[in-house]
Amino acid sequence: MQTDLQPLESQDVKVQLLLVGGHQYTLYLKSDAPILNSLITTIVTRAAKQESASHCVFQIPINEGRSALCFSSEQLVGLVTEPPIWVQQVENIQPVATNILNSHYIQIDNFLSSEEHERLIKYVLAKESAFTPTNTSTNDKNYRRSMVLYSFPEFSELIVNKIQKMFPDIISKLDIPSFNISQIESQLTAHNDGNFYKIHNDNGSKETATRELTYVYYFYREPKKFSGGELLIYDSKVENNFYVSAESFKTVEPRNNSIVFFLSRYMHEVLRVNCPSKSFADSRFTINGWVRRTEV
Ligand SMILES: O=C(O)CCC(=O)C(=O)O
Ligand SMILES: [Fe+2]
Repeated sequence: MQTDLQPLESQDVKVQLLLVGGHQYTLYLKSDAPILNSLITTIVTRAAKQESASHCVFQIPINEGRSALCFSSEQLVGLVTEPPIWVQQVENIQPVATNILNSHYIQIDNFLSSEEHERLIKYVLAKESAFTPTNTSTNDKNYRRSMVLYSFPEFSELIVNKIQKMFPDIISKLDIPSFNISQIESQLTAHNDGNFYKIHNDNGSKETATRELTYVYYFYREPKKFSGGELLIYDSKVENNFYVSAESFKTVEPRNNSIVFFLSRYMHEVLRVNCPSKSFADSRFTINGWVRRTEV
């Protein structure tokens, strides 16, 4: 038996969980949230005596992620949904776990004024000799190739102030809970011919764990003298109750004078850049960094 949910516009659904022992819990979920689909699938597959196909531990973030509600699928007795969600039951088809979590990003064009953009290009070209090759924590040369400049106070301040001002708008566009900012980091990178950054996330270590948002501001000299260098942002899926990268991704074109924001926990990569001239001035440049939350 397959759970075939009627396609719904994404909307808030009040969900009352009925658990063994008469326990109840009320949640508010989006109608297209994978977790809601899994809850309903649990009930439906049990009705079809296919429980083994859907045994799992639910771990549902509540209170804007400050707590988690955790219970085993066997404890779930029923669901009360408001508005009602009707499930069509199709006989003799194996249940399919649709647990892909779509990644979201925003891209804002014309981030700097043309005067600031022009000044930034001139600044970067004059600083070529201060750039150093990038490293990763594992020192693996086949993981990341690019050049980086860590100190550029004239422009880091400009970018960081702009991001701070836009923060409420970014949070609302990404549709994520707000958080208290502790710091906004920034670095300036140059990707030239053959450069890339393989799949990674930006908050996977103890030192980087408070990074919530990644931003990437793209800029280059016109006419554009490189191709490639797209940013791929991978969707996630839940496997053995851990978030892992799905095969699907969104492709972000590194448009001149645009800035991109996404969650630092998303897996992402920079595809290889082709820059036939190999001239530093023709590189794919970024000012990128991370918005950190305060420790809780
Ligand atoms: O250059 C980009 O598009 C992304 C860079 C990136 O992922 C990083 O520096 O962590
Ligand atoms: Fe990254």
